[in-house]
Amino acid sequence: MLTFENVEIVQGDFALKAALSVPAGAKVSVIGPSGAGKSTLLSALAGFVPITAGRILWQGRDISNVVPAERPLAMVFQDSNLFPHLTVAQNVGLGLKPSLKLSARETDRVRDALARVGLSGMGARKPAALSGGQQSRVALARVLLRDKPIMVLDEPFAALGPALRAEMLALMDEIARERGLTVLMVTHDPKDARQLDGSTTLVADGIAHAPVPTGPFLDAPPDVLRDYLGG
Ligand SMILES: Nc1ncnc2c1ncn2[C@@H]1O[C@H](COP(=O)(O)OP(=O)(O)OP(=O)(O)O)[C@@H](O)[C@H]1O
Repeated sequence: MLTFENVEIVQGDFALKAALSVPAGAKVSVIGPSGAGKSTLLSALAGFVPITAGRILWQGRDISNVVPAERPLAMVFQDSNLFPHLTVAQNVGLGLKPSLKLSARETDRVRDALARVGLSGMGARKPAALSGGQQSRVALARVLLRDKPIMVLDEPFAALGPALRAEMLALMDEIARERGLTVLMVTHDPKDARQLDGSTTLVADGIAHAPVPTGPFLDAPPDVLRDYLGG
């Protein structure tokens, strides 16, 4: 269980409260109007933004003061965050060791992770020699290698067209299910949330609400989401 226990986050004039729990293995879409604090919530979980009150717990352990690298989560960013001067295998290997001095066993793990995301034989390429969809696959391979129980995605695969994005979400979902990962995904697109088919946390008016089942929530969305959902 991931718990935000009476958490408050303050950034300048902006304040967000979160009192909610996410069961281990759950898939949660995070939606809300622009500027409502979706990224702020996930940044606090990741340890990039301090919390000013409350505690964040994972499986009963207080992780509020744990340094980001040691928190139980791996992040997928909007633009895949690949280093252009490194090969695909090196970009993935960074998830294991920042020094990139990998043992034979670690090199095998990189190869296996690339195979799992459909990139066998592409380890020696530079990111520029991959399509957008393939670059997203590299980002997923990196998450696989970090071997953390929570996967956090902030508008993932945003640069991809709808069909490719749906394909990447399906791959992400498959991997999450195989590993029993807990998923938190910020999205602007209700289709993404419906595809993830779990629960949804509404972030609006300074509050991150407890997750509720996504289908019924999107069938009758609150007024605050009308513009955001486009109608
Ligand atoms: N470093 C900062 N200092 C002060 N205020 C900040 C900082 N970063 C973000 N904010 C403010 O915090 C609020 C929430 O921002 P956040 O990026 O979390 O929103 P969001 O819901 O993810 O928005 P979007 O959907 O547009 O990405 C905004 O009002 C923003 O202006």
